[in-house]
Amino acid sequence: MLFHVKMTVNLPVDMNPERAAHLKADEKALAQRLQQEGKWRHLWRIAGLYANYSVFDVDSVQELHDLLMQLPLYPYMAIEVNALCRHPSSIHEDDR
Ligand SMILES: O=C(O)C[C@H]1C=CC(=O)O1
Repeated sequence: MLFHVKMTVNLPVDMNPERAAHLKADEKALAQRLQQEGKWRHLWRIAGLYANYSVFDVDSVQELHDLLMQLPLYPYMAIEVNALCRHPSSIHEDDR
């Protein structure tokens, strides 16, 4: 199942810079592991914003929920989710 996810990060302005750097490093490590596993299919920066558009490929809504909630930056994110399904004109056979 594919989901389009928009994540907007809002770190508190008074957050300790070392704490922020730690959270970002942990987030990067997990994001890269999930990409290697094929769960996090696309990750795009939204130009000009501390935000991204992502596509997740998961087995269930529950799996998506669990993945998002375990992101280290989750407490500081606004998240929007849209379910995707195959477009009849798509030429990509792996869309599902
Ligand atoms: O930078 C972001 O958009 C937030 C988050 C998503 C992946 C990652 O490494 O950080």
